[in-house]
Amino acid sequence: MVSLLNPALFKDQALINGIWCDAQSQLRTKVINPATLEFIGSIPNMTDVETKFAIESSKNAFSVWKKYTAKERSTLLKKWYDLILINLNDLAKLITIEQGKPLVEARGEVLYGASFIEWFSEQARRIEGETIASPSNDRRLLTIRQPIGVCAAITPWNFPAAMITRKVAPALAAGCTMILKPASQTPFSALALAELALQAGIPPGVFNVITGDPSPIAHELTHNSTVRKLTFTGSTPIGSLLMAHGASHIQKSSMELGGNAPFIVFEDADIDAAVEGAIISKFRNNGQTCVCSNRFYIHTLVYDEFIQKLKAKVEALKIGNGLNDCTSIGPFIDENAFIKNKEFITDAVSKGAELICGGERIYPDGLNGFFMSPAILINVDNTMRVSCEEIFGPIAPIMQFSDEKEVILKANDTEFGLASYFYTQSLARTWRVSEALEYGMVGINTGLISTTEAPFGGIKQSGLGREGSKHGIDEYLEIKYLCMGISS
Ligand SMILES: NC(=O)c1ccc[n+]([C@@H]2O[C@H](COP(=O)([O-])OP(=O)(O)OC[C@H]3O[C@@H](n4cnc5c(N)ncnc54)[C@H](O)[C@@H]3O)[C@@H](O)[C@H]2O)c1
Ligand SMILES: O=C[C@H](O)CS(=O)(=O)O
Repeated sequence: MVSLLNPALFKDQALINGIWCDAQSQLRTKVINPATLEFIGSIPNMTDVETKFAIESSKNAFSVWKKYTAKERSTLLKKWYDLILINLNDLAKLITIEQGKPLVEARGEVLYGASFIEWFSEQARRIEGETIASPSNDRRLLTIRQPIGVCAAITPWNFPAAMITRKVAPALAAGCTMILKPASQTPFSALALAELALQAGIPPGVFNVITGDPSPIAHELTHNSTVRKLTFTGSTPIGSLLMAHGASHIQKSSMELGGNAPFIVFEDADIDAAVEGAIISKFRNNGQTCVCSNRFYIHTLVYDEFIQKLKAKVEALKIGNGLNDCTSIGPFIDENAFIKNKEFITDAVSKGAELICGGERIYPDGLNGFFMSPAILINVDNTMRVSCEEIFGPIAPIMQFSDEKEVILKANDTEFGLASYFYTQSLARTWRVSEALEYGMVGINTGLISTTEAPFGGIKQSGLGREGSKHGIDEYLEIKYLCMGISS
């Protein structure tokens, strides 16, 4: 049990049709605090059996929810948003306890997640069709936009709240219903959000949350033709698997997948700004975000200054329990993530890279979680795993370059295409490089790009579709063409 100001927010059951329930098997899955490895609580270990009930509930709820007016849906989403802000501290504490990120980042995530609900409460009232100039006098053409129907969401552990609201808010705003399967490592944030949705007056069955074994749950969600849309955020291999399953009945999907972001510092960059941007884009959430910088390309003329300033900032980062106010870096989500990052370092050094700081397991305040001192690798090349795999940890691999065309070729040499970053003070270069980078998102002189107003998403194997912005609601709408014969 977690001590909260509002104890009603700690839910350890799934939510189906407005009823908090256990798995039929009564089996449960334990959830641990990644900083302390202590037991937090447990959740029902559901399978396809309960998933079928959740789908039926969502289908029935859809027939009601789609008849709510846009204003009615907007008002309920706004109430949900207001309740989240009222419970900000509890929701942030839940994120830190189950995921490990520092409280300051957890509070930021709650506000970021809530901003999607606020944004789409407004977008709900701006779903518009169009009239089309008819080619003949005997007909009139127009379109309307309608909700897709029952949707499913499967979300990752690294943003236990924001990855949920970034999907549920536009779906509900569009008039769809949503069945969510959160990551088993971080279920309590999702369950607390669902409790607040109920308190806001969102009808039972509109937002269901099922917990448990991902494979059988996802198999039902992707093969059941009642589920017309799957939205997934997670690793590329799992996203590919889910798309393949849904293809059996042409299930629509949106995919927010893996990344391998380049961070390029040109010779004319503001180096202090570039170092600040490198710290935030690399070490936010202990490097466990899909848009974290994964490869650093530093122009030879500014290389020594950049490395010296970056190393000083990295060594000043405070690693520890996220509940401590002074903490800036928390633990890995689990031992496997730590081991993978150690393997990245071992591989790079064995191939000629040099580890100039960090990379060791540490035990801040005697905590047993898996903490690594943030690491910088220099003399990295593209034969090393760190330059071609998603690191998802606090390792900054550094490479040098001297030519713009050369660095763009290297930056684009990946199957991923999510986020990218570069620093320059040349307007002409800003346009050349922005247009040449093969990514869905480009940060120019900044290392923090995510905001609800802008379309978030990637190309190539980083995903399909966009979340947030005026585009995000389109993922949950169908365009219907009406052709009206008016011959007298
Ligand atoms: N593009 C984005 O917006 C974004 C955001 C966050 C994370 N990610 C990506 O997610 C990955 C890290 O998150 P993760 O470790 O939770 O990813 P993951 O793919 O392992 O898990 C994501 C979700 O899929 C479920 N899942 C796992 N195996 C499954 C299976 N066989 N069938 C059905 N569902 C399954 C998990 O339970 C979880 O809910 C990284 O690659 C990161 O880049 C992308
Ligand atoms: O890692 C997943 C998130 O999408 C990162 S962000 O908080 O949206 O930048």
